Amino acid sequence: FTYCKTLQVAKNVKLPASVIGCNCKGSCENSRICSCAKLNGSDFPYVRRDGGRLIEAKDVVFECGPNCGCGPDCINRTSQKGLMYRLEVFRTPKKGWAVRSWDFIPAGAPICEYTGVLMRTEDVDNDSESDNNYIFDIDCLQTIRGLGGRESRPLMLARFGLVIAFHNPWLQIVANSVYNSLLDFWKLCQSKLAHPPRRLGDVSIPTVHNSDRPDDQRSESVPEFCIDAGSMGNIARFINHSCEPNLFVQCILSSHHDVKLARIVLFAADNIPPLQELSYDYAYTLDSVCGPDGKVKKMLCYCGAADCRSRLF
Ligand SMILES: C[S@@+](CC[C@H](N)C(=O)[O-])C[C@H]1O[C@@H](n2cnc3c(N)ncnc32)[C@H](O)[C@@H]1O
Repeated sequence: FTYCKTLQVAKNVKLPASVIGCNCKGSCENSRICSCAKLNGSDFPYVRRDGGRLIEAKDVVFECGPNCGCGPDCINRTSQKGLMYRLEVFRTPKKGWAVRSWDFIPAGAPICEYTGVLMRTEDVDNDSESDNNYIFDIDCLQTIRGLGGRESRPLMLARFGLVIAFHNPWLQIVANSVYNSLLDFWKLCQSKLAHPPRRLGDVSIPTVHNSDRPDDQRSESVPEFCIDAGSMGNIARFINHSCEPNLFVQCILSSHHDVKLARIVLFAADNIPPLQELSYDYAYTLDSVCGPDGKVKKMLCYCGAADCRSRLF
């Protein structure tokens, strides 16, 4: 396969035009002014700590994009900054290749985007005898259904208090910087207490047996687009499934707002010690995968988790 850092788009897929962005300069700081922050429920989804950490798993994260006034260091472009940790591909006895980090990874840190060829699901070669194990269905609508409510944001009054307290510009800068650190810390504590890092099993495609699902819901949930990392992709294609994963999938919209074509980015669900294998929940519905002969295919799971579901599909 060919390594590609960014998503490639198949010829018959047309990405929507870029949306109008925010008018912020440099880095987006004020969530009451930044139009991208407003799309995230009037707050930034990330804190600055450790180079940017997602506060909690969301339906969709709206990041700043090509038409925004801010620059590449904006906190609201955290998932666009490339690899932050030294990742290693290594061989496992039963699962083929796998990925681990040489560095400690804090919960909420972005790991990598899932790159490959963005294509129509109907164009995936299902008739081929050779399995393509590197297809990622873009199924954010399922993710959205699986997520609950949002946290409240009670700190705005405190910030206003600081803003009016200091008329001296230098004091104002110091106060804002102290405030931002405290705010970051508060947000992380808040998300940990009220919303412990959610694992993909909780936030993404809920495993619903086909027989339990009404027909309309079934047809509705067939994803239109997928990312094929079989011939082109990045390190994400080597990350294995686990029934008790330490990463989760986050749908991200930055240049356009079509959720069917959202970017797929993996984030740390926990603090991850160096050399622990990275994994996410592939969240297959059992008995949902069929071979070219129409027969249901089964794949055993070797994740080793105490609550392992025994099969990937
Ligand atoms: C996206 S690839 C992951 C990288 C793959 N291990 C490799 O060597 O290239 C997905 C494939 O890895 C294997 N795999 C991933 N997680 C597994 C698990 N928990 N148990 C068994 N096989 C797994 C399966 O063959 C699956 O189809």
